[in-house]
Amino acid sequence: MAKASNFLQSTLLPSSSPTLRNLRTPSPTISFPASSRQPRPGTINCSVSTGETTTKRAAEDLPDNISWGCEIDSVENATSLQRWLSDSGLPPQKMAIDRVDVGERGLVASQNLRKGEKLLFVPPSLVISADSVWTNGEAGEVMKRYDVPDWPLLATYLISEASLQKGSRWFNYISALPRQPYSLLYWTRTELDMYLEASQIRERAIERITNVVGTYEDLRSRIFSKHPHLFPKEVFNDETFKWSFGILFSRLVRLPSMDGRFALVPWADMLNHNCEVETYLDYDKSSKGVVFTADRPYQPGEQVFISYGNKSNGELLLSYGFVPREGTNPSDSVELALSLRKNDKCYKEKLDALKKHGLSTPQCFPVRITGWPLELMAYAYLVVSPPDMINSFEEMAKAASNKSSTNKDLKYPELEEEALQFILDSCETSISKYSRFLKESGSMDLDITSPKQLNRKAFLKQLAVDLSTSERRILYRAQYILRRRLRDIRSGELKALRLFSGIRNFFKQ
Ligand SMILES: C[S@@+](CC[C@H](N)C(=O)[O-])C[C@H]1O[C@@H](n2cnc3c(N)ncnc32)[C@H](O)[C@@H]1O
Repeated sequence: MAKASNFLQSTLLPSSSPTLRNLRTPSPTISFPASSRQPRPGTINCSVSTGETTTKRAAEDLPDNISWGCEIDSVENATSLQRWLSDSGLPPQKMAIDRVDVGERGLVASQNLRKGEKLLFVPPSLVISADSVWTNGEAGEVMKRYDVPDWPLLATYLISEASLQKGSRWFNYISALPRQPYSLLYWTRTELDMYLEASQIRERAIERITNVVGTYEDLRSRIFSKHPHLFPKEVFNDETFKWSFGILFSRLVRLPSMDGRFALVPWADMLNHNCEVETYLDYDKSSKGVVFTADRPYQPGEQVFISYGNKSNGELLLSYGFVPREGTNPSDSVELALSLRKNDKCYKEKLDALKKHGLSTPQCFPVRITGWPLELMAYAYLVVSPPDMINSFEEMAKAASNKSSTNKDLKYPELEEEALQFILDSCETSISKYSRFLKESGSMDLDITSPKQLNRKAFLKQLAVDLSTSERRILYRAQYILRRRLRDIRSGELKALRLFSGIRNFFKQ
């Protein structure tokens, strides 16, 4: 979607709500299929549940006739959406919704599209934002009174409108949304532990699930429980919030030209992502609509793509539930965890310095195929620095936190070899975890371009294998660079040593 990487950077609720404050987007540096027409394993039709433990409850709680979207590849609902949108003011389009090879449903050129051509022109009246009018006006008033920030407000709005079915003006839109978005929010804890054991994305997914649950709990205790007639538990519960947050994570866009406002943009949100494309959704003031500019020509029948932002494969899996093909994502990165050594004589002093600058142990840093950030090097200097450098701990921790303007000058030649060796060791520990997982997962040859043919387990496993392979590939590259650098340092030292003994021998003669 638009450069939406900073989705949750804004505070979600007033500071009295710590869980909501924590609900944030992945750091900026860096669902699964059902068999055709069958509910997915662990899911129920017409509900949003998939959690193993909650399936039964959600099935009992939700009225059978609630429409919470459709099967993820339903073109029928998407076609009704298209019709409704054109009746509601969407100008004639040069693209149509169709079943596609990448992303199941997508927008396909219906005529020649020129490079540089503006497309879509979705008017603001068809965009859902925090300012949208609530069909249930009383519920909207209550939410506004509590000053609920955009994300939880939009999540609640979506559930409220979905529950009203045909009574909501968004009925056609909501009917075309996936009943169960592809998102790590729908992975159970067991699945996360089993499949994402090697990747730091596991932690991020657990944190995100916890925050979504926390956000719901916070809204429930502060607002819903006080107005049960407006927010009944059968409709506003943790399962429906998982659904609405899954929709927001995978479809909400940030529109830079609308003061960075977050919005759901029906029609535009049928566009799939391509890592090689560099065009984003934005509001166009001159045409007064949401547009994007084609960054290459398309022929009729070709799927048209946008960019969801410069995201790593892990971030794409976390929010959108897919992993791009290996080596195709120039923004790919892997989080490498570095830790202080437990037996360090200055463990406490170093930890204090880290904490002072908002860091911890372990601390993750993004590694890319092109290298790693200076912050990672600064952290490694801190880890390996001896007690007599205690006065430099503060400077190192500050540089590791990205708050230092002097980062570029942070050089400790006497520590460089040890720091690089420490990063190499951390890298190799991480590589061995990926290798163990990949070995255990066995060699699989599953075609996830048609995930409906696979059962849930095989599909999740394949996503995890793809993610692990791409993350390990980056670490292999880092390992190669580190080894080479260490070899150079060591051979340079050896040369200097030889030169020194040569000179000494010379003077002895
Ligand atoms: C904004 S929606 C795009 C429309 C979506 N395909 C649909 O049918 O509703 C984002 C979702 O599309 C799918 N998607 C987008 N780009 C993809 C890609 N390159 N590969 C696989 N799935 C993709 C993912 O399921 C993602 O969660």
